[in-house]
Amino acid sequence: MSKRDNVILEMKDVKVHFHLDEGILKAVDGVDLQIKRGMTLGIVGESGCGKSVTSQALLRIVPKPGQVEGEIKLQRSGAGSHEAVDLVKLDPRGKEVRDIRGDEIAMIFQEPMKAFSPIHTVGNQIMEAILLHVTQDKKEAYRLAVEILRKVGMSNPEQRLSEYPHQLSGGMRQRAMIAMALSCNPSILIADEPTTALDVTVQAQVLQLINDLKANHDTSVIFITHDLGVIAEMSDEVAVMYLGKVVEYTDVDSLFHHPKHPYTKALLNSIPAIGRENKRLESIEGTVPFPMNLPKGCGFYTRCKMAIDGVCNVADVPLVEVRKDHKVRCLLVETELKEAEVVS
Ligand SMILES: Nc1ncnc2c1ncn2[C@@H]1O[C@H](COP(=O)(O)OP(=O)(O)OP(=O)(O)O)[C@@H](O)[C@H]1O
Repeated sequence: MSKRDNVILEMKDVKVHFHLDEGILKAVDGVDLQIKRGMTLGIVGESGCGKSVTSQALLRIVPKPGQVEGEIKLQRSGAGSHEAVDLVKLDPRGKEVRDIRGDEIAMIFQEPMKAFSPIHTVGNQIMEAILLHVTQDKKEAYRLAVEILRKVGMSNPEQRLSEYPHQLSGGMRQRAMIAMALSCNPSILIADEPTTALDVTVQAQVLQLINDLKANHDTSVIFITHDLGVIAEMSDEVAVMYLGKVVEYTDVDSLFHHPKHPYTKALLNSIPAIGRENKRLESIEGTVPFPMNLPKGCGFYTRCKMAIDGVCNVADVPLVEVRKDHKVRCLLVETELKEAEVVS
């Protein structure tokens, strides 16, 4: 793993396949991604592209009958160790994975009730995480829990700790979940559509909170969303996913100013730009195909306006670096750029 770029997690050819009676559902199909320290990687794509299953693979929480293959190398931060551990090789129920899940990688979900048990107080649950990963001293755990709630902007934290999750408002529950995820100072925070269910003001506060944490603690963030506006605001680098594959991967400025893949361009055309809210947006025709028994060729072939029969539907398309740090999975873009180079 490259120390130069401070890569702390690297996925190589990661596949998550569900072996079902009807066939093999390829939810994630050969993903290569890098997470750098203190940076946010945004993962964007329509529903069903494999964003959530990718994050489940990182935490080794893919439900049965899903199988994870490939390599997920994590640079462990603790205990003076500098070795990388391959998460794919670990037993998903074993102690090492459980340690990594709190200590190194934490996750916040769209729906906080997924993270909290309804029958225990918020305080008990946050303290349990702290007692498991940080300290065994109960008084210290309580002090840390109060501190972390204060950090995520909860008023009256002592009172909140004694409440049950359902007693908190949606925004407060989201903050409490972020507090629980952060209570063990993870080096990587995965946020899977963390603000979709919140109103705009609370959404902005939660996004700000995640950005503050990144700036103050050098936390790396994997931000998963279908909302390109949020991607623009949050990300340093962006991976656009389609049908279980990364189709474009670059820094946030290049993605928004020089998008290359027809799917990225179509996504960008479907978001409202400032000042043209009332204009009709172009939506992408059709839906993401079901990832089972797929034909050969580019996954976007059936919906792509540029697609060429006999070119795009013949063989699987590789992800190619078309410019420095800009990778695209499209034969037409590759050819177009090569031709442009010959002319100039
Ligand atoms: N437990 C499962 N068993 C079988 N198939 C699954 C399972 N979880 C997800 N899938 C399938 O894997 C594919 C990718 O799903 P995933 O949830 O990762 O997409 P997504 O991009 O996160 O979409 P969304 O934004 O709706 O969450 C979909 O076709 C989905 O139906």
